[in-house]
Amino acid sequence: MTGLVVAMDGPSGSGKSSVSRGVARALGLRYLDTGAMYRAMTWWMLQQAVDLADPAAIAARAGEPRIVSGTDPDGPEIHVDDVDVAEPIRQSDVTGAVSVVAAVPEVRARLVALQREIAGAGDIVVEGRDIGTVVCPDAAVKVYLTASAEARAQRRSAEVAGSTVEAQQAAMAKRDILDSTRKTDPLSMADGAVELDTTALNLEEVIAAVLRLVEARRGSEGEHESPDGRDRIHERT
Ligand SMILES: Nc1ncnc2c1ncn2[C@@H]1O[C@H](COP(=O)(O)OP(=O)(O)O)[C@@H](O)[C@H]1O
Ligand SMILES: Nc1ccn([C@H]2C[C@H](O)[C@@H](COP(=O)(O)OP(=O)(O)O)O2)c(=O)n1
Repeated sequence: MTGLVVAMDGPSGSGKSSVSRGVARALGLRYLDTGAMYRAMTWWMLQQAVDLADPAAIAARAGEPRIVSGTDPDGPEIHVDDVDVAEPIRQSDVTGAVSVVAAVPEVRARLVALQREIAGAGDIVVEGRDIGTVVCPDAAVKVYLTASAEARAQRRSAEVAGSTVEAQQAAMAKRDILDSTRKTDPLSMADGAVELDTTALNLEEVIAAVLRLVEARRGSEGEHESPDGRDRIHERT
């Protein structure tokens, strides 16, 4: 399947980044982290002391930063105006502000255009919140990862030194609401997406399930009729 696009959506801590990178590695595909692009835009807005309480102020500056994303699943890179921001975009100031910046239509229009440019050639796993619905609606494989709020908070708190599961769960719940209720491109499941609940699965099991889904899709494009991805993925997990 040349030009394969795998769209991976879901809320924070559902496993999008780890699963997407694993799938891209296994299949020799590129990888794009669109959340990192929204974080990079937010980092730049904070650096420029843009008033984030004013959507018009954010919109007015959204065209300025030059955001360049790498697509290597083994070492995803992200630069803003030639500054490597891979680390600072994960800091709590950016995490706390990113949903507000990502809700501004001018920000989304700019970043979606960039994402489509990168994904255009295909052979890529693209992860985010609106990939199957907006960025790559024609993706051959669309996955919507979920996990219980507790599991997601536990995974995140294991990553962040000194954080408690309760604090993570509260912060994630706040971000989930902002990401799901924004007017433009809210977090929602795309038509044709396969929902995969990862609460009780480990990373390897989730990656294997997505690889089976790709396989099923390839099979259904061949000579013989085969069941759709949803049936096959549930059969075997
Ligand atoms: N199925 C899983 N089981 C256990 N831990 C997982 C699973 N999927 C992801 N993780 C871990 O949870 C954390 C968050 O995963 P990540 O891929 O960053 O999620 P997202 O991109 O959806 O926010 C990472 O430390 C990752 O290793
Ligand atoms: N395609 C996307 C990707 C991310 N976002 C927003 C929503 C998220 O709160 C932030 C950060 O995304 P990221 O995937 O890095 O978030 P996590 O920390 O993995 O939850 O960006 C978006 O609006 N659209």
